[in-house]
Amino acid sequence: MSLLDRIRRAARQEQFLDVLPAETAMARFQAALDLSPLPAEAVPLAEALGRVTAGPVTAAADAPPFDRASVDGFALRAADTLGATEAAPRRLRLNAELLACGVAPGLTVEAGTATAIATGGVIPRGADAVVMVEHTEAEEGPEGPVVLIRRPALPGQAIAHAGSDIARGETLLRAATCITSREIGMLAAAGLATVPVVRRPRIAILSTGDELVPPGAPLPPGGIYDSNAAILAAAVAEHGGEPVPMGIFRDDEAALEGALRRALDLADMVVMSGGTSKGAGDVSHRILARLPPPGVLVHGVALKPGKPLCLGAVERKPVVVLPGFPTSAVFTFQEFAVPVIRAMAGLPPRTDATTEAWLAIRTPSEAGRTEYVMVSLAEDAEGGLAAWPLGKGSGSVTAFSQADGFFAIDAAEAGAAAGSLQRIRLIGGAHRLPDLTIIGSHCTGLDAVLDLLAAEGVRARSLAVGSLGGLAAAKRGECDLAPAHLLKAETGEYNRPFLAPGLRLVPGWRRVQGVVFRPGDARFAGLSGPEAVRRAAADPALLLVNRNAGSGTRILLDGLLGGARPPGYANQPKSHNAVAAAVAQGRADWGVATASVAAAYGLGVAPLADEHYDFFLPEARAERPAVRAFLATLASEAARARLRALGFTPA
Ligand SMILES: Nc1nc2c(c(=O)[nH]1)N[C@H]1C(S)=C(S)[C@@H](COP(=O)(O)OP(=O)(O)OC[C@H]3O[C@@H](n4cnc5c(N)ncnc54)[C@H](O)[C@@H]3O)O[C@H]1N2
Ligand code: MOO
Repeated sequence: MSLLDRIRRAARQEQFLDVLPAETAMARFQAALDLSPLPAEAVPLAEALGRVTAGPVTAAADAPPFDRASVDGFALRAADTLGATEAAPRRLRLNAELLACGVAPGLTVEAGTATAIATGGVIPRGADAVVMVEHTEAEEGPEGPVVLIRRPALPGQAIAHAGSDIARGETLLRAATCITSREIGMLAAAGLATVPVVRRPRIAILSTGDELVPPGAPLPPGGIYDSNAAILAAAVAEHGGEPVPMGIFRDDEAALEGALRRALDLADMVVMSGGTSKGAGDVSHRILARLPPPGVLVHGVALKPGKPLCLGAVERKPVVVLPGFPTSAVFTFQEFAVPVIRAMAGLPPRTDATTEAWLAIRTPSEAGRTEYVMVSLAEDAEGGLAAWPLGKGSGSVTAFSQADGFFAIDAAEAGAAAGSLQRIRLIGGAHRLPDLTIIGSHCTGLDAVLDLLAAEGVRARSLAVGSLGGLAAAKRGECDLAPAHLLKAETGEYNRPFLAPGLRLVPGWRRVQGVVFRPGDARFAGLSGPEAVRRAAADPALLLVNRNAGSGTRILLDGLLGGARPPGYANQPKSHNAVAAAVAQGRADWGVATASVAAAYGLGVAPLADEHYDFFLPEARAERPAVRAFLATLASEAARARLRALGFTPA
């Protein structure tokens, strides 16, 4: 096959059946399925945790099973104690038995008598109350052992009657209840050894892609760890299903068909991810067409993330082909597959809480698709909430995991304005704002300080939006701290020239920034940082990896380049790590990064600057307990030692 043929075959084509609105896609999919709960099975209590009751569960026994003493004391007839006082106690003859727990009473409590009883003992025939031992005194009388009662008792006093907690025949659990430890205790008390639950839907999970490698194996060049299978398996379990991991499959039609047939035999539903928008999309399509109908029901949904989603069924068994991109995969799984899994598992539809928040920055969107934007929430100056888009895109593995929630931008719009009020659907359980919100430039040194702070119970959230973005947020009072390394090129001074009214500058640490290059690259041998920049910029064979506009590193490099635009200048990733990876892997020959990151990638460094990484602190937030705790931790010897160990110089 010629190179061009291979390119044409590998190229993605718009081959979706018909890109449907999400609601239409969902309706068409669900109409083809049986959404009733799977049949019931009985499981022992020890295995019942997290299962869903298949029907109402009724108590087989009373609890307590008999009338029971709830104090240590004497079982007696309340009428015999009428008018008893300290001065004029009632005198009752003691029956010749002691009712410890588990002892069946043999003697009746006749009028004028009492029987000693322990907490939990069976109330004997004739008795209708129990008096605590503290209100009595036993002694040897002429008629034998007697007990003096110093307080009158009411009928029923200190007795827990049979069935007062659980009555035999009572409904203990209603159908569709998710069983927790609390329910399990109740079932045991009611004498049930097993409980009827809905059979867990078995969900087969397949990953497709030539590049995929299971976590733990070494990553070859171009390899990607299969994260979808892991997150999908856990999400299946979270929603009452039983994951059936099938593994990774190459983009090979015969192998995939075999795997899909096996998966359909084993499972109640099949979830695949990857290859929905290129050749393999066709593959799943062709395979599904050879299996019993209805086959592909939906291929292409007008939403982002998730356009290439493919929904189908073999007879009544759902088959879902998720896009490969992790955020797209997990988002469409949550929206389209989770409702089906929950229905089969007998669980009620999931309910997500929502909240309102202001959008912190203008957010563009793709017209024609409803776009879901993952956001982190931070408290604004007035105690409201600001929503910060994570800005990581469909390919990110972390966006869905780290977001507090998401909001939708309508398909008819091309974006959402900064300051617009958005309804945020919260994800990942109960939403709790962090104690400390940090917005700005990221540094591994900051992680070290925040780890120490976490050990003191202060939860911090750090949003990496760059130095300038953080400074803007600090000026608006939307964060507690804005870490920055902003250089004023004319004076060589860091950060202080950027202070604004209402902000304070907290010194952080210094970090060496330098030209990074592959060790052994003779073109950089023995050069100082500024020399390295001059030489590299003048050598057309050397390819630069630059940094994004607004980053402190970019300002530093632009200052040194003095208007020069060496090859590679337009390649502008957003982090020190991306620069180091590009140089280490040979996609570029030089760039500027911190010495600590360069060391992590095994690169050489020609030092350029001793950069200051400091914190802008809005005065209005300075007295918050979490801010004070941060400042104390930052100044602590433990933090300074950790920073030094990482190659930073604390201020
Ligand atoms: N020219 C076009 N390109 C793309 C289009 C398009 O319409 N025209 N659609 C884009 C959209 S939207 C999405 S979403 C992605 C989805 O593509 P596929 O479903 O075909 O997925 P792959 O190409 O197989 O993989 C995409 C990406 O995700 C990584 N991946 C795949 N599986 C896994 C896994 N199990 N764990 C972790 N990561 C995984 C894979 O390595 C790729 O990097 O296509 C756009 N492109
Ligand atoms: O729709 Mo894709 O899922 O942009 O990310």
